[in-house]
Amino acid sequence: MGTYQTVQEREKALALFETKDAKGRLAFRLFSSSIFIGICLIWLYRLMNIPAAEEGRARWGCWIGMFMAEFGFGLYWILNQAIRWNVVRYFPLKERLSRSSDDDLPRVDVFVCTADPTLEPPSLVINTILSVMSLNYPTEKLSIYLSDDGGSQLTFHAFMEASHFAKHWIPFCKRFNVEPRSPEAYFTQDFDVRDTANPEEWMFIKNQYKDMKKRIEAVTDKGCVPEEIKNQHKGFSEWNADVTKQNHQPIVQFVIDGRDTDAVDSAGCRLPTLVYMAREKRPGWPHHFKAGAMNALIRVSSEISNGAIILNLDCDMYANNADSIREALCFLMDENRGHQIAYVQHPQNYNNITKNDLYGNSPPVSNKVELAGVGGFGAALYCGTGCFHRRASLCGSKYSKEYKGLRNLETRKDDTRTVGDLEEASKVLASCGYEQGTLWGKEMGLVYGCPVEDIVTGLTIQCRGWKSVYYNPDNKAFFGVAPPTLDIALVQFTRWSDGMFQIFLSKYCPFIYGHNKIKLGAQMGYSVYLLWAPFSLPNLYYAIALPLSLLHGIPLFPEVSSRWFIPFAYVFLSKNIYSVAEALTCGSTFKAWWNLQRIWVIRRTTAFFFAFIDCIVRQLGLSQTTFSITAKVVTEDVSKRYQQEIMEFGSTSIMFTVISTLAMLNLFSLAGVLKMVFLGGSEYKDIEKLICQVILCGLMAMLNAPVYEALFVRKDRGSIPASVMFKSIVVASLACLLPLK
Ligand SMILES: O=c1ccn([C@@H]2O[C@H](COP(=O)(O)OP(=O)(O)O[C@H]3O[C@H](CO)[C@@H](O)[C@H](O)[C@H]3O)[C@@H](O)[C@H]2O)c(=O)[nH]1
Ligand SMILES: [Mn+2]
Repeated sequence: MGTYQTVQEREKALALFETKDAKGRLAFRLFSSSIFIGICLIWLYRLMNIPAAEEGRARWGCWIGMFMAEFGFGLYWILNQAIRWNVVRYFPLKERLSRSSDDDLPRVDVFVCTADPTLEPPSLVINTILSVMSLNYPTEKLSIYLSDDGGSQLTFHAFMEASHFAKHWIPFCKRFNVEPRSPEAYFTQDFDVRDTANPEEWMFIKNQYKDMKKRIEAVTDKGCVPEEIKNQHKGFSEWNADVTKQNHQPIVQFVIDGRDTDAVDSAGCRLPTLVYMAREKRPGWPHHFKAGAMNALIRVSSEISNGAIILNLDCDMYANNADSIREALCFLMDENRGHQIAYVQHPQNYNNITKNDLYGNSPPVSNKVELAGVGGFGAALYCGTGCFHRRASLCGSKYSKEYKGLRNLETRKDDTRTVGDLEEASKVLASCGYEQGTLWGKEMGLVYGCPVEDIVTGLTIQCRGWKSVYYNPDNKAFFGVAPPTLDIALVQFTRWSDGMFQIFLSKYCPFIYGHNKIKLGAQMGYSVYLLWAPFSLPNLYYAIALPLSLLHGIPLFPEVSSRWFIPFAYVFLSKNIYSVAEALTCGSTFKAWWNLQRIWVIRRTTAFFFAFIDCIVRQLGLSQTTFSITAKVVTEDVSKRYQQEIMEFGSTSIMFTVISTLAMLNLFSLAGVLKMVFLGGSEYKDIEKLICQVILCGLMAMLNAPVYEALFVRKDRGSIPASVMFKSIVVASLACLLPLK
């Protein structure tokens, strides 16, 4: 035991990471309990005020709706407390890791997935590749695999270009400690060349990068690779006239063989291994989208480098922090607790978030509190990108105490096979038929059949006994591209909420599949996300019932003078004040919080609701799982409005019709109230009964201000098209005419 007095002391001194509980837990728990009492009182109020039979059908309808909605809100609120109950933060101690020699470090395989050269331009993809190639990690232990589901020679061409540019970029990064490590992100930062350590070299690298980008874009624009370039790499011969995105043979090509002593950068240091893979695609063979690509990568990489750690990135997620591998290893290699950890997940951060995050793409509260709270139960969600996996757990191993210590991260000795042999052996593993009759997609690798393959895979890993870590450092490890338009953002949320509800309804439901395997808090934490879709219903009910009942003068809440008013007011105010305070302490602006409220209303009344319907339809066996890829580039015009935080509509999506119909409904009902106050002879008493609805509808109208602007004021291409406006006015007017009394 050496100089340490107790086991605990020794463990503490050798630990590679620390955990800390978030501050103010007790205060939060007390406060949250008080809101809970308020919610119970609201439920009680509803139960005590069941309308009598003679009060008419409309009253009954309203009552049932309000009761169900508030019951739903209450339940969802309870789930949300679970993820705030146990917030834990993780701190790696990377200096301690450096005490042991680099020889002890495991091999790391990086997987980058891309699927479409138009939606995901090759120049974007290679920035991700270059950023991971230049991470601070022994290059002979680093292998990078690009999976191209687009099967495109344009992407392969860019990949080859990147391998040449890397020879300059890697030494440059390491010498000057450049961050971020994506050349595009680095060179578009605004700084003065004269402030750089070596202006000449800086300019040289920048020009090299610019030239490469130009060459890549020229080829991408042209849509094919010129013959003279094709001669530079034998890999191009894979693309003949028959190769299409949906129909081609497996392609596996080494672009750099890290074992090759001649593969060195301009400073003479060895380069990491670089492999391109386009798994076989044939019509009639399901390819399971990203999950299928990842599983093929797992197999191909096991043949080639077999790194014990796998870093998984989407093609738009470049590395920002050069030490991120080492930090992740602190968790996975910790002698005492590391062997239980299957993966380390970073939050999704984006480099294109504007000041007030108009579409709520990256809410600080979600990253700093909610996800950390699920992580607090040892069940950090796997989010598909920015995640360091232990190969063993990703491949389906059950957790066992035997993994203790560092030995589990050892990998086999160098292979002596030639590149050609390795490529041939790998192609077999990347072929369509390989998975037939195997457990791939079921118990091995990523789980198939769900558009959120990441969440369900993380859950199954945890149910096999593993823990996971949610790690959110101040120096962000990765940055991706957030959806820059409302339409793209809503399509993404439709896929997510649909997929997540599908998990809840499947055998993987955390309460059933995870029973006795993960903690109750984790089951509840998962449900917060998995139940997005069905919890759209109470929101949609409120969004319709409030304005309509106001218009018809049907009170839904207790009068202000009644004692029952208190719990309603308390819950509403304290919940929202807390939410603002939480957002501000997490570094959000008030405006960003306000924007987030709007986008949540929009998501719940559109994306989640449509997902709910889609999911039910699929459960009935009427449709199949799809995956709509998120576009990462938009036109300049659109991008300018995004920068100015102006909401982008500009298409006739049915979601926009719903958004503007609900906005119109609010406007009509408020107009009705004004009429009542100024023209109608109604007494003050009538208005008093409706005051809660007036306030809520007023707030909704304020939240909808950008929608009204897009409907009536704006003339640009991002405003709401006249046809959508027309439809919404008709539908809202018809709704107002419904006889409710
Ligand atoms: O058939 C496919 C479809 C997608 N992808 C890749 O999957 C990644 C994610 O796709 P994207 O369209 O960017 O979806 P997002 O909604 O931005 O992705 C989030 O949500 C997905 C699950 O819905 C996760 O897989 C992702 O990791 C996570 O970032 C991208 O790199 C794609 O290239 C494939 O490799 N093959
Ligand atoms: Mn994405």
